[in-house]
Formats: sequence, structure tokens, C-alpha cells
Amino acid sequence: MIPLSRYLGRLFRAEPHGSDRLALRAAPAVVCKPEPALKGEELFRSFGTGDTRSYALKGVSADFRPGELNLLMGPSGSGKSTLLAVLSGLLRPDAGAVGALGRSVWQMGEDEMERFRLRHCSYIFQGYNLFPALTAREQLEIVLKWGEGCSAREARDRADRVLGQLGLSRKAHLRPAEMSGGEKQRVAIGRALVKNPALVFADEPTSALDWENGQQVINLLTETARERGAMVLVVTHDPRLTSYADRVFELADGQLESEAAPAASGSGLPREYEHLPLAGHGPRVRLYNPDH
Ligand SMILES: Nc1ncnc2c1ncn2[C@@H]1O[C@H](COP(=O)(O)OP(=O)(O)OP(=O)(O)O)[C@@H](O)[C@H]1O
Repeated sequence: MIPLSRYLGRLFRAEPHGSDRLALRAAPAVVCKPEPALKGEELFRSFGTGDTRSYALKGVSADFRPGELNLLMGPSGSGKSTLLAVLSGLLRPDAGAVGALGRSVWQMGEDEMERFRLRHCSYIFQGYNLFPALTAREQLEIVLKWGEGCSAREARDRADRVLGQLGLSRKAHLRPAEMSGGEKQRVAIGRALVKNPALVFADEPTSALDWENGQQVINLLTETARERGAMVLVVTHDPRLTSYADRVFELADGQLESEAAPAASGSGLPREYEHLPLAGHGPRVRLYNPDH
């Protein structure tokens, strides 16, 4: 962030006019693109060994900016969940680098990584992953008490505020077994967003929901990006979500659709990938929604 005084100083440069007077002259406007909040560089990941080895990521590079909702789409098995896991610090790549909020994710030690994830990242998965014994309110409170050391009072206030925003105030006392699928997903999202994360990762967050509930979820994720400035990355098969997105990235067979072959882009290919045909095709970002 440039301090305001320096920014204004750049915009209006004082310069001598005549011998003893100063005049303000407007400098040419500078349009600043925000730095990426998340950056993947030449990411490779495979599973298994020998004949059963499958290559899930074959040199993927992409930048994701703060304040934007990004979708990651592509056919089943194209590597979407693997890419999300590698970018979010959950799965170590075979090769390549991930930068997040100016830090090099895969060079952190385990404890440092844990703290980084706790402080800055939130995850939303298909299966909700709620604690069966806790009420909706307690699912959110626990994140604040254990993650941020909030007092019981503050945790309750913040949990109730978020449950209210999710339309769940009257369900705060219910346990997961007593909630519908849509309610459980909204609680899971509330739990992810209550700590104001800078990076939000969601894997198929609407797949188990009808469109009414799905819309609520995508609206919340959109608000999280646009109003709170978070980088939100969502893996989805649902084409209805594209109209909400700032950018849509398409994966096909472990490569982003525009990806130049890593070998062609000049960086060394990991040896175990040398035999693969890694040709890029098409534009990388298939859709950019300029209205947002
Ligand atoms: N834990 C694993 N063990 C072995 N192979 C895996 C594992 N996870 C993913 N793969 C393989 O990696 C490839 C990419 O899988 P991934 O789950 O990332 O794809 P996807 O695009 O998210 O698929 P879907 O849309 O069906 O969820 C697939 O061929 C898959 O079989």
C-alpha cells in the first residue's frame, strides 16, 4: 500500500513557477492494478507411481487478485481440486511455487504454514465438515475462541452477527443433524467467513444445493470478495455461477487452457514430466466480466 501522502505527492507534484512561487500541476493519472493476492507458478503435481501414475497438474501458472471472485472450471478429472489444494497450502506440489500475500507458501515451515492458514485462509468443502455435537452458533464461536483468542462475549456477538447476515438467526441453536443441506452449507460458509479471511478457497460449494440456496451462497462469496476485499477462488461445475465471477479459469487435462507449454516458456520441466505432451491451447482466462 502506498501511504496517502506519497500518493497525493505523486498525483500533484509541486514545481517551481517563476522565481518564488509554487504551482500545483496534475501529474498524469496512474492506474494501479492491485498486486496478486495469490500466485501459482509452473505448478506440477502427480499421484501414484509407475504405470498407475496420474499427472494432475502439468505446469499451471495463474495470478488471482484481491477483491475478485475467481472460478476454476473444467471437466471431471482435469485437476481443479488438486490445483485448489496446492494453491491453498494443503497439498505440496512436485514442482513450482505458490506466493500468497507476499509469502512463499511452500517454503514455510509446518508451524508457520499452520499459523498462516489459521490467520489468513478459509476453506469451504462439499461435505460441510461441521462438528456434529455443536450448534450453528458454536461452530462459528469455536473458530474465534481458538483461532483468534476472542473472549466468549466477543465470539458470541460476532457469531450472531454473521448468522444474522446468513439468515440463520433463528437456527443458531440447531445442531447439523437438525438442519437442511442449504442451512448446513450456510453455517459452513459462516464459519469460513467469520474470521475475515484474506483468501477464501471453496470446492463445489453449491453442488449439493438447490438454486435458491446456491444463489445465497454465491452472493455471500461475491460480497466477501467485493466488499471485504478477499481473494475468493471457487471450484465449480455450475455454469450459472459464471455471471457472478470476475474471472473464470478453465482447466483441461492438468493445464490452464491458454497455458504455454512450460518447456516453451523457458523453465525447466521436472524430469518425470518430460515424456508428456504439454501443449497449451486457447485463452487462459475464458471469461472476464467487465461489469464487476
Ligand atoms: N489422492 C489421489 N490419489 C490418486 N489420484 C488422484 C488423487 N487425487 C486426484 N487424483 C487424480 O488426479 C486427477 C485430477 O483430479 P482432481 O480431483 O484434481 O480433478 P477435478 O477436476 O477436481 O475432478 P472433479 O471435477 O471430478 O472433482 C484425476 O485423474 C484424479 O484421478
